Amino acid sequence: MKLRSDRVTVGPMNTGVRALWRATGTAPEEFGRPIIGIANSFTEMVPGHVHLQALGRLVAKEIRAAGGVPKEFNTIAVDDGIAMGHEGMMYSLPSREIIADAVEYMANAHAVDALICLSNCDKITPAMLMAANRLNIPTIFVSGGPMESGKFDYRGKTRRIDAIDTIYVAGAPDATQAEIDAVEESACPTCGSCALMGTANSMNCLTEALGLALPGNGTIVATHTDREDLFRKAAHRIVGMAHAYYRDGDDSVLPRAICSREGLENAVRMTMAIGGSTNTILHLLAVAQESGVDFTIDDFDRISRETPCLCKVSPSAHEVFIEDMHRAGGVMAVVSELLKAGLYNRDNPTALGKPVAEYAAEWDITDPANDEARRLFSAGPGGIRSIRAFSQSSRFRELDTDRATGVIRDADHAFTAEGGLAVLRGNLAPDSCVVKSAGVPENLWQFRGTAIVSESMEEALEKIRNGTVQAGHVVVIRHEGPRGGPGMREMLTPTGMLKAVGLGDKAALITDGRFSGATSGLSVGHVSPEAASGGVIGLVEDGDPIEFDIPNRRVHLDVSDEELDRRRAEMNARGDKAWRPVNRVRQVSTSLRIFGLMAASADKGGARDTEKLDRLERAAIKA
Ligand SMILES: CC(C)(O)[C@@H](O)C(=O)O
Ligand SMILES: [Mg+2]
Repeated sequence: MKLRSDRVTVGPMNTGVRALWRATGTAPEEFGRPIIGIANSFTEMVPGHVHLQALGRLVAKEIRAAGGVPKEFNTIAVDDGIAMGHEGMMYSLPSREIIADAVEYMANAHAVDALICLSNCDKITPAMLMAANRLNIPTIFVSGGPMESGKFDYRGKTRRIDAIDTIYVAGAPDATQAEIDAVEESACPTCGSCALMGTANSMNCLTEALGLALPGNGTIVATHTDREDLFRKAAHRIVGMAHAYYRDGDDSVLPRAICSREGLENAVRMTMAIGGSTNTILHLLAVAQESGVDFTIDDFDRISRETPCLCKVSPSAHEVFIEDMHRAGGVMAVVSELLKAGLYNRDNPTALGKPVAEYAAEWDITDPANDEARRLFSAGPGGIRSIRAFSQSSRFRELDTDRATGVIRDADHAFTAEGGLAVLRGNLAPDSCVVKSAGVPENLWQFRGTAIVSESMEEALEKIRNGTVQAGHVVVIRHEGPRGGPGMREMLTPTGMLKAVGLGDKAALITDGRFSGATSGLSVGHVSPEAASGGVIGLVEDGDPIEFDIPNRRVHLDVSDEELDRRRAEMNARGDKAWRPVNRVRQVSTSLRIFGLMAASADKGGARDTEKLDRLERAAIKA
């Protein structure tokens, strides 16, 4: 099959185009070789990306050595942690669409043949996964890698911490300035994506589980020299994938073959098994939309009920971080345990050219014969402050192969028989809402509380701060959905503040917004339909009883249908003020308004509502 790039390199009509390529450094003899786009998300604004600038050059050199023609371009990258807690967070989810478009635009405008995606943080990996499936050209991922955990002395104990601990330490009512300074200094010691099972590490683990990244991609810390091999191998592999597809006609290397229904099921099993971020639900639904797979929120619920939680990392476990999951064998170890339990699609193709079941066994550290695996998973943190990639080569003295009480369990010793994420439904969320059950204290798995309603995150924060919210309350935050925010902000700040004021296991929070992967407690998000789309959450009033029942996957607003009908009629009577926040003044840019207008609901991944787009196009024709 011809290379895609033939259209911009071959024939007399492309004389000028070849001249332009040559002015980018392409040598004449390189024409006819596969052009590999390097989607680099380097930025100095995000610790997970600050070290990527040079890695684009490293990958380019290896691609050239492997017989490809590297062409690097950049995308943006938003740091959710820096955007958190203010209106900047409105840009986080929309940036996923912007990044996916940027990759599409660069890859299609220049007709590249294949892609290597250098991603890392929350929205960048899912965005590039969306783009890869949208483009459906050979693609491989290699992420910047997780940050090392921090360490500091706190009230007489040495604590291992991550970025999120700053909220609890600094937010404690009796925090001292010395403690605040110490946790600031210690919480983020290196480059990389925050050391917990936040959205970034969840998505990088899922990309490895999908087989779109090499073994170790999700868990080798960013600072370790072993990670450099991942970049080199991925660079060589993508050239091989381009040849496999264009020269040998092997379409099993294409993203849509890998992100098939079976592949996506494997990714969902992984997120359930590791207690991944609730955002993985949003992102995998958006990836499924791009991959053309009929995959719905009900698939998540089905898989959640039958997949055990085999690995708990912060925030679902105390002082356990990604580096500890690595020492226990990382994603490959979880894949091996799921395969042994018959809970993994064995034959799904991967970027490695063989099904994950074939190579997971080679990377299983519990097999003493697997020397390479045992070496790879011995890569540990250096414990030295650094924002440079591959700056240390520390190794754990021993691996964690204890599948009964270790960080990664076998199915017989699972943390919970069901997955770490649960999909709930009820009159308050007829189209679903989600909760990270792995992070909910047992005493809150069934909970009845009374609503304290806020129409913005800021309003809720004030009510938590000034004591309006008490034990037994359900903080309801609405008009923060994909459309209503717009942008579906993460509500880490209010969930963190509930913990900081001692209500983490005494109160609940439900929202049409979403949560950070760092959120724990009875925090229920993605309520669909959202308030801005006429959802019942838009009708809740202070004092209304709300019931949560995680084992039975149920959320219920204990208000009669008659009363809800009355409230709905009253709301609709507001005319163009209906289903809008009552007293909220918020500056929303044109770009964000366009996102809100086109965003599907959370139960569809908050991606572009293409059915609405079709309707708008038809209406435009008539106008
Ligand atoms: C700040 C975090 C930890 O990245 C959060 O935004 C997440 O989604 O996990
Ligand atoms: Mg996030």
